[in-house]
Amino acid sequence: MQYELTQRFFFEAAHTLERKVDAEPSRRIHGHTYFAEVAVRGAPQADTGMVMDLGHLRRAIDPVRDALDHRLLDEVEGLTRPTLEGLCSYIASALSDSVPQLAWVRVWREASGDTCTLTLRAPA
Ligand SMILES: Nc1nc2c(c(=O)[nH]1)N=C([C@H](O)[C@H](O)COP(=O)(O)OP(=O)(O)OP(=O)(O)O)CN2
Ligand SMILES: [Zn+2]
Repeated sequence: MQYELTQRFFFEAAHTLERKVDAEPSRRIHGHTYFAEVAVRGAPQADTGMVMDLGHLRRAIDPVRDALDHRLLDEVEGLTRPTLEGLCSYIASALSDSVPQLAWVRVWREASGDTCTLTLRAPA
């Protein structure tokens, strides 16, 4: 049996963006409230009954959140582009060693309704 566990967090961050539409306001430094959700998938371990202890997942997420919260995303090391896509990749990469069961990462902005999901492992 495969189970999926998810955990959410949010961060406030600023960025600039080069775009073809809405170019001028996007080029100025502006901020968003970002929400993120990560999922782990697998079978529960026989001894614990858990796919992964959610406390471990929270401990893995906390430094990633710290690296993004109240930052200028353009300056965050390892974040290639300060886009939703770039944030998904950054979070997935930051968690890859400590959370091998990672199945997908989602980042969205509630205000605009924009969402991006990076799927790392499709369901079996
Ligand atoms: N494929 C993507 N497209 C866009 C992204 C992205 O991350 N991936 N990001 C943006 C910008 O962040 C842009 O600032 C969003 O602009 P807009 O939709 O105009 O929304 P507002 O900034 O006006 O929304 P708020 O209400 O201030 O959040 C654009 N495209
Ligand atoms: Zn923006």
